[in-house]
Order: sequence, then C-alpha cells, then structure tokens
Amino acid sequence: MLSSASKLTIRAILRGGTTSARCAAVFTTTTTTTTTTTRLSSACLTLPAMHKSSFTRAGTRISAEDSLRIKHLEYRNQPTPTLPSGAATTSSSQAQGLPTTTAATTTAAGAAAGAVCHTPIAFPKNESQAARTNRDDAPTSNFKGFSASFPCMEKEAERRAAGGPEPMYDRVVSGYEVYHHKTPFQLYHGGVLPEFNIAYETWGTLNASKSNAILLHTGLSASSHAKSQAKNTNPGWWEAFIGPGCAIDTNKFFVMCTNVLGSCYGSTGPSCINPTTGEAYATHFPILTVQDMVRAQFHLLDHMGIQKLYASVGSSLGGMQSLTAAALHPSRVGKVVSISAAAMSHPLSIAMRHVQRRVLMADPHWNGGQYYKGIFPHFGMKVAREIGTISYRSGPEWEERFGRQRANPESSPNFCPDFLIETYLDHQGELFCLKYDPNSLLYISKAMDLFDLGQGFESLDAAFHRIDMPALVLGVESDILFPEWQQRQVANKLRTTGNQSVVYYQLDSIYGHDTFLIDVNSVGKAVKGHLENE
Ligand SMILES: CC(=O)SCCNC(=O)CCNC(=O)[C@H](O)C(C)(C)COP(=O)(O)OP(=O)(O)OC[C@H]1O[C@@H](n2cnc3c(N)ncnc32)[C@H](O)[C@@H]1OP(=O)(O)O
Repeated sequence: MLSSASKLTIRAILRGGTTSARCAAVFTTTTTTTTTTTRLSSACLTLPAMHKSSFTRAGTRISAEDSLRIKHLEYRNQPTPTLPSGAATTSSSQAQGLPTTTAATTTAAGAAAGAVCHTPIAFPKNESQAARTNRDDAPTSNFKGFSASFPCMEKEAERRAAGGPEPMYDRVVSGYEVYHHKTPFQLYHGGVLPEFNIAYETWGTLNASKSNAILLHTGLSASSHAKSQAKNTNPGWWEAFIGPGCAIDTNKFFVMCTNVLGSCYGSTGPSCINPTTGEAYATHFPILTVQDMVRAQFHLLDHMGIQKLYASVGSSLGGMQSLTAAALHPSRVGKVVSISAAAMSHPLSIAMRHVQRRVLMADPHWNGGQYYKGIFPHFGMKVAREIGTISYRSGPEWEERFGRQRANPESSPNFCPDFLIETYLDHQGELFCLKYDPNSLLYISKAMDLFDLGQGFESLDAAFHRIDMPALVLGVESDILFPEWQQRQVANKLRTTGNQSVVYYQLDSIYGHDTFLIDVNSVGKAVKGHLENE
C-alpha cells in the first residue's frame, strides 16, 4: 500500500486536432498552471504487495513508489497501423449445428502384440532427480510405459455421472436494482426482444441537476457489482477504484454500473424466461451487438432522468461500450474513458474467443444450449475459461510467478495439471465455470467479435468524428487480447477526426489485459486525473 505521501507523476500529451500545442505533466504533485494534483486516498490503494514487487522489467520508472511505469508517448514518433476507413459491418454468423464430439475418458491400450499395457511406473515416486539421472539406463525389460491414471478426468467423469441442478446465476449477486423495459426492443442484427431487464447498482449521490453521473461499463463476464454497497457488502470487481477519494470519487460523482444485456446477473439474457414461450431463451436468444447493449443502457438513463453523463468509463468490452456510448450520443456524454478496448476486434482476439466457444459447445452437456433442465456443461465451461485466462494475463507475468515449477516436483509427470501454470489455469477454470451462464459467454463473446465502432455510421471515421468530448485512452504493452497498438489506433483516430482533447497512456504492466482489474495505482490515477481535470 502506498503511503499518503506517495505520488505519481504521469506525463501525457494533450494535442488538439490541428494545433501542436501541448500540455505536459497533466498529473504531478508539483503545482503549476497546467497541473492537476492526482492522489488516490490510501483507502483505495489495496494492491497486494506481490503486485508491486513483481515489476522488475527494465523500463522508465516514473516514481520510486509506483509499481507501474506510465510512459510518455508522442503520437508523431509512434508508427501506427492504419484502420480501414470504411465501416466493415460484419454479418451475423451464429454457429450452426452441434459438434458430435463425445467426451470419453481415455485409457491407454497397447496395440502391438506382446505390448505391456498399464505398466506401473517402475521408478519409486520419491526418487530424486539426481538418482534418476545417474541410474544405469540399461533396460530391465522390453517395455515399460506410463501408468494410465488420470485423476483429473476421473473427477470430471464423477461430476458428469452425478449431474446436478443448474447453478442459479442470479443468486450469485443480489442487491441490484432492475430497470424493466416493457416494450419490444429491436436489435441490430434483426432480432427482437419482447421486453428486457437491466440490473444496475449505484454509488454516491446524484446531484440536483443530475449532471454528476458516471456510467461504468463492464467487461465480458462481470456483474453490476463493481463496488460493495449496503445491499451487497461483498467486494465488487472495481472495489478499490470506486469510493470517497478514489479513482472514481463518490464524494463528487454518482456512479452507475449495469449488467449488460445478454448476461446472467439480473439483466435479460439466454438463461431468462422468454415471456412469449414460457421457456428459457437459451440459444433462441437473438444475436447481440455492443451497440444493442449500450442502447439498452440509455433507456435506463432516460428512465432515471439523466440527460447527460458526466462521463462514460469502461475497460475491455466496457471500453467498447464506452466508445459506443460516446459515438451514439455525443451530446449526452461529457467525457469518455476507454481502457484496453478497441474500435473493432482483431483476428487473433476473435480466434481466442472462437476456441473458447468451440470447446464449450463440444461438451455434450451443452446440448445445443438446452442444458437449463439438464446437466450443466461444467467441463466445457471450465476449459473455455482456462483458454480465456491465457488471453487475460501474460507470459512475462507467468514466467515471473510460476516459471517452470511443477506443483509436486517429486511426483511422476502426468497429463493432469502438473506445472504450476497448469494448476493455476485449472483453478481459474474451476473458480469461474459455475458462476456464469455458458450461453451468455457465447452471446457476449460473439458481440465482442462483431464489434465495429463504425457499425450503423457512414464510416468508422464518421463514428470517431462524433466522439468530440475529452477522451482518455489507456493501453497495456503486455495485453495480447486488446494489444497496445489498438489503443494507439483509437487515440490517433480520435485526434485525426477532430477531437481536441485526447490523452493517451501506455502502461508497461506485466498483467496483460487484466491490468485494469489489478493496478489501481496506475490505471486508477490516470482515470482520476481525466475525470477531475477541468
Ligand atoms: C475479456 C473481458 O471482457 S474482461 C477481463 C476478463 N478477466 C477476468 O474476468 C479476470 C478474472 N480474474 C479476477 O477477477 C482476479 O481475481 C483478479 C484479476 C481480480 C485478481 O487477480 P490476482 O490477484 O492476480 O489473482 P490470481 O489470478 O492470482 O488468482 C488467485 C487465485 O489463484 C490461486 N492460485 C494462484 N496460483 C496458483 C497455482 N499455481 N495453482 C493453483 N491455484 C493458484 C490462488 O490460490 C487464488 O485462489 P482463490 O481465488 O481461490 O483464493
């Protein structure tokens, strides 16, 4: 935790579209006319010690106290890949048909005549590596193989046999409010929802003129529970970022967070009952876009009488929503923040979500999405999350954290989680898989693939041109899902299409895409500076 005396000096460039005037040192502890002091109250700084000490990569450290370095970037010195200028609207491509894969526990079977199958490993379990290396390697028999024991698969088989009720996603969180939209809602790709709910939570106080509201948009699988509050005291997913004196200061702002359309934490999604059939929507739910999610949120704002947001803030999918809100309703968004997002998903990120969906759909219990009264596709969901986790963190972090260590170096190598990185992924998959509706994962991850900020506008540039309010764009060098070059594209596009006030930060955190969830010091301070800078 940082002491109250700790400080962060972040340098940024603010450049107008045609002017080269710059305003450096936006956030610093030194008071100048172009300076805003940016401090997070110590109550917000709950970053575990591990997260600070693990930053050992070479780089420009801005201050001794801070674990992350924020680099000064000049647009003109950065080669920037170009975005296509037209809005390439991707057509809906709902996955067709069911894979026929059956998941059977494999057993080794020796094919060759005379082969010895299921031979127990001859080496004593606790034999040291040195002893193994020094062993006289003259074989004592013609064949000695692997002991075909797969405890992780046996556990999975037991779970399948037991079945069990579908987890109740809407019980995972409680204490949210619900906006009920009573009339049919037309979606971008042609679907219509007869009605919908949006779950939301709020923190701070809405002022009399309703001018201090900040809409916080979530990533793929988050609920509206960004912060603990009286009706739900569990820590939220941005717990340390929101509160008095924090990055989003609830002494100043009224913060709202919604659960997106298509999700499973109180908003209408595939696990909800379709009022026209009395059955769960499941995979009859219409294909969604990020724009549909944001349009639903603006119905909630209308309902609350909030004409103009002080700011729209989001990371990842939330950053896509944040940019979309600003493009759809520029007159209703005062400031925009986009962290680790993009103007459109790039092929590698689509590929990573594709394999998550395929592995989920390959679980026979997924059953075409009709598992709500059957057996939950636990294994498919778990492995999908493991793949997702690979895209959320980074190789450098894992190198530092796990290296090549095995969970139990004295045990024989095996095909169940063995290396620490494997047990980590296994744990992350297990932690998450019962907390989220598999069909929501399909729909929302597809919406991310389909995302194109230019959708519905004349061109991508036309969409960017509408985002004329002060903008903060933040990227992370180790992010493979939403690479830093995409953040630079967003910042550059904003600037070249006429935005007079764009701030871009590049962080060299090793936490990859998840940096926005972990690094309150750097991400939080950048957000606070942007929100509070006049
Ligand atoms: C794509 C989008 O739109 S949004 C982004 C998607 N990202 C997410 O959803 C991220 C979800 N992850 C989280 O929420 C995490 O808790 C974070 C990011 C907030 C915090 O991350 P960290 O503090 O680094 O936690 P970490 O990833 O190390 O996980 C800790 C857990 O792993 C366990 N663990 C750590 N190493 C190992 C290991 N080698 N083997 C087994 N388990 C391990 C810990 O015991 C701990 O378990 P617990 O949670 O049951 O107590």
